[in-house]
Amino acid sequence: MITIDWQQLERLLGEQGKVWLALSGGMDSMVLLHILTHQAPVAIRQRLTALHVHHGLSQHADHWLSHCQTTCKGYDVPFYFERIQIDQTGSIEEQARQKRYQVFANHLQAGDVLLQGHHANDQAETVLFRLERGCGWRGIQGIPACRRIGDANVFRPLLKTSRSMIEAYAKTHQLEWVEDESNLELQFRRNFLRHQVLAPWQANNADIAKQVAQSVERIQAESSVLERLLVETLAGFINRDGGLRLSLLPESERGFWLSAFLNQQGISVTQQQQRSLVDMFFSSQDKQPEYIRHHYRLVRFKAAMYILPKDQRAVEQALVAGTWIEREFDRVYCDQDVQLKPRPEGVQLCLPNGKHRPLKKFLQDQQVPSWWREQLPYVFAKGELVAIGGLWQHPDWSGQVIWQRNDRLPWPSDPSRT
Ligand SMILES: Nc1ncnc2c1ncn2[C@@H]1O[C@H](COP(=O)(O)OP(=O)(O)OP(=O)(O)O)[C@@H](O)[C@H]1O
Repeated sequence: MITIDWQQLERLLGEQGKVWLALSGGMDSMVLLHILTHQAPVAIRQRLTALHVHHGLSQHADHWLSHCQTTCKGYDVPFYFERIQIDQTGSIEEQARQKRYQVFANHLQAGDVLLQGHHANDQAETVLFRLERGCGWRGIQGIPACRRIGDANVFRPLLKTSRSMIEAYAKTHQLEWVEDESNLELQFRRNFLRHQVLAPWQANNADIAKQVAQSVERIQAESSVLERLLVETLAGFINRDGGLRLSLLPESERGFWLSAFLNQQGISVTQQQQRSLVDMFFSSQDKQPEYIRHHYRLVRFKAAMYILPKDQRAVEQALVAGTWIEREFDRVYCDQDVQLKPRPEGVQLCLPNGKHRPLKKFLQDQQVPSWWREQLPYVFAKGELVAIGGLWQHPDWSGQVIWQRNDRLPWPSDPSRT
């Protein structure tokens, strides 16, 4: 007997929400279809629609589609399908997965719930698969029973049910399903783990998949508490510009907090990357560590780590100039009428092409993030704005105070040199 938490499904469903079943034609989703059509409360049954994604990868793909279509017709369940094209580049499995989720996302409306047939063995395989890749506490949380896709939810009601129970159900009810022949190919790591690791383990302990799934459920619950505590603690390490204050991090926890900080911005790093980041950003040798990957750059400025978009050199140059100016101002300009002041309001800047541009617009053109606009070095001489770090300088001031010093001292941000 397989039990489904109908109340949880009802809680996830919006008032007008639809229940979509991701129907591959395989045993798991076919069993779910049978349960939904034979056991679900009427309100859920009435909102049910099946959705099949035709990957076109197997020579049997058309047969899978027609099998899903015919079964749904027999159960009087509305049925949709969509074809996707997979090219031969990269991991075919991963591509199929991503495109499949894109199809799901395109169909889901606010308040809808998508049901998938993942079960306890999938959970155990996922955990083994991730352990093999050296995952941390987040990775070991495995497959979540519920998660959001936009304004809709994905729900996996069979996640605590073992594959053998699902198979027993399918046989008892004489269900017909299709077999994906690629599931037997052992060069796919997941298949290897399924057949060569989990199967022998299960022969020795029939409940192993369920036990792993229960353990993962416990880890997920504990992790949600830890996640909350982590957010609170991390907030104390972040300055008002959104930078991670490196000097506050306990030495033995540096890697952990760097990862947590990056993770909060949607960036995940491997353990090896985490180690190199610690080496790089805590090294006193490297005055301006920089780590570039994908679309972002990590930089250190005044003992804090910042995440910047890849193409924001100009902004950083201005910040570096700012540190230099601050230092030099204390030393050189103290008796002159040149000062650093907060950002002025309503100023028009004269650009090299002779045109004028409001300061606010200029900063937007330069892609200075709003949280850094207050931080730039606004240099005033005799009460007038004459320079903004290395981003802009007043034409009349060229070659005077600021640029004169520039010849004697390094001015890393001098735009005329880059
Ligand atoms: N072609 C498909 N069309 C519709 N639903 C599918 C399709 N393939 C898989 N699914 C859904 O996903 C569930 C899990 O399938 P499977 O284990 O093959 O995917 P996976 O790639 O391991 O999982 P995930 O999609 O989360 O990565 C199925 O029970 C079914 O609900």
